[in-house]
This record gives sequence, structure tokens and C-alpha cells, in this order.
Amino acid sequence: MASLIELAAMRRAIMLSAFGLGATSPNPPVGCVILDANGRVAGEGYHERKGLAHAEGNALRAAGTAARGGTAVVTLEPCNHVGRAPACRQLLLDAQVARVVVALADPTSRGRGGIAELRAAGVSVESDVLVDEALLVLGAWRHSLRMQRPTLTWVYEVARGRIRGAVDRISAAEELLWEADAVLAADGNHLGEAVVGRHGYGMLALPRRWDGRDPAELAQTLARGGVRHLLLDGGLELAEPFIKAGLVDQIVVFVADPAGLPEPVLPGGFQMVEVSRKGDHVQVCARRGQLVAGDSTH
Ligand SMILES: Nc1nc(O)c(N)c(N[C@@H]2O[C@H](COP(=O)(O)O)[C@@H](O)[C@H]2O)n1
Repeated sequence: MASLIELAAMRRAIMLSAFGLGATSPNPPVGCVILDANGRVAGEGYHERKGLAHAEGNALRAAGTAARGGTAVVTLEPCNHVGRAPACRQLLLDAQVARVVVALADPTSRGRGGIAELRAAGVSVESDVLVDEALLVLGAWRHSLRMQRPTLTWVYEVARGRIRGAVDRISAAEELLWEADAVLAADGNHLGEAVVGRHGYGMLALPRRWDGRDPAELAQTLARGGVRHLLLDGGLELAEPFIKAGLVDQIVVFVADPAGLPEPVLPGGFQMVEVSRKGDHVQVCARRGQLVAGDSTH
């Protein structure tokens, strides 16, 4: 069982991991905290983008020799492969940590996985710690892997009975770009990295526009190009083919005024999960019905 100190460290690691949202794809946003042998924070880090060090590598570098005999608290199972970065389970063994606390198992882990390797090497490993909280950050990535397409969020504004794109006009909508990898807007005529340059050169391969034909084919192309979270910014004409194809996972709608709400405001099958005030708009977040309970979108 994880101790109270380890649970607090996991929550810290989850917060750190969120700094990687919208930047790490196709890799996951991961955070890690190293506790020394007395349970004090000795180092921490997160995965910033593909091609750079994994979260564990950054946290171990910050901790230095204080990691020896300590505990690594990490939001995703340490990787078991030598890729662009060394295998994290080997870095942890080299640093001589005594214990590893993990939130989520890695659905892409190679061989028998980092957790099994660490246990085989005599390290105490606690897994499935604060899974639901870790999924607040890792959820879109994991859902994308499960569905073999990007997690798709449709954002729009409802104003004077009209439904239209929101990102250009509403700052809270523009902020959603920071959690997405790519954005499709202007009735399909604009397709690009959500925040230009965040993933690093060559990490995403995107077509410049969508021909408007097959949304499932576009989703496949984007998934192959490294996109794990797509933001759709526009009115019904843009979103309808994606809704009909069952490709919209979540909705963020900004309601400008209580009068003249269109009928309906949300498409069928979506349930509200959050209603809040954002400046002069009401923001409603909704998820597909069957995804709300239990495992949620993610
Ligand atoms: N445990 C862990 N921490 C991180 O910080 C990570 N980015 C990952 N990612 C895992 O490794 C794969 C990517 O490897 P490369 O960076 O491309 O070599 C990714 O699929 C995850 O399984 N894991």
C-alpha cells in the first residue's frame, strides 16, 4: 500500500506531468518525483517532449545520489526499452532506488514491462496508485491508444442561437489549444499544430487541410502522424461528420447568453460533466454518455 507521503508525491508528479500536455505526443505526458530514504523530495521532473529525457531521467538527474535507497513515484510504468532515451527501469536500477510507486501500467510497454523487470531485480513496486487522478492528465493519450485514433474534443460558442468556432474569440477556448496536439478549424481549411512549435521539429506529421470526405480516414492519418488529442473548432458543418462517425469524445461549449439557445445545445448521447462560469460565458463540458461512468473518456 502506498504511504501518505507517497500519495502526496504522486499528486505532485501528476501536477508536474500536466506541464507536458499538448507537447509530448506521440509520447505520454508523465511526471516523476524522487523521495530520498527519509521520504523527502530529492528531485522531480516531467517528460517535456518526444526526443528529450523521460520523466524518470529528469527526476533522477535532479536527485543525484539522494535517490539511493529512496522511492521513485511516477505517473506511468517505467519504460523497458532503449529508445531515444535509455530504459527508465535501468536508470532506476542504476540509481539504486529501493521502491517504485506507479499510477498507470503502460499499455505500450515492451517485453514483460518495467514493473515486472524492477520486481525481478528486487525493487519493491506498488502499482495502480491514484489511477483516476493520473488519468486526468494521461487520459487523452491512453484513450487515443485504445481507440487507435486521436481523442477528439469539439469546442464551439453558442451566441444568438448560432453555433460557431470559439478559439479565435474566447480566451478560455483559446487555452484549450495548450492541451491539444492539433486543431482543425475554419470548416476544415485549417489543420495544424495546436500551439505552433510545442512538439519540436518533425515530431508531428500533419496534412495542412482536410478534404472534408472521410473523418475516420483523417483520424487515422492524424494518429499515424503522432496526434493523440485533436481539437475541432467550428460550427455544426465541421463537427457533424465527426459526430455521425462516433469520433467526438468530449465537447466544450461556451454559451454567450441565456436567450436564444439553439435546440439542442449538445448533440444526443453527451452528458454534462462540468458547468462553470468563464468571464461573460458559461462553459459546459460534456462527454459521450457511455464514457461518463467508471473509466470515463479515458
Ligand atoms: N515511464 C515513462 N516516462 C516517460 O517520461 C515517458 N515518456 C514514457 N514513455 C514510454 O516510452 C515510449 C516512448 O519512448 P521514446 O521516448 O520514443 O523512446 C512511449 O510509448 C511510452 O511507452 N514512459
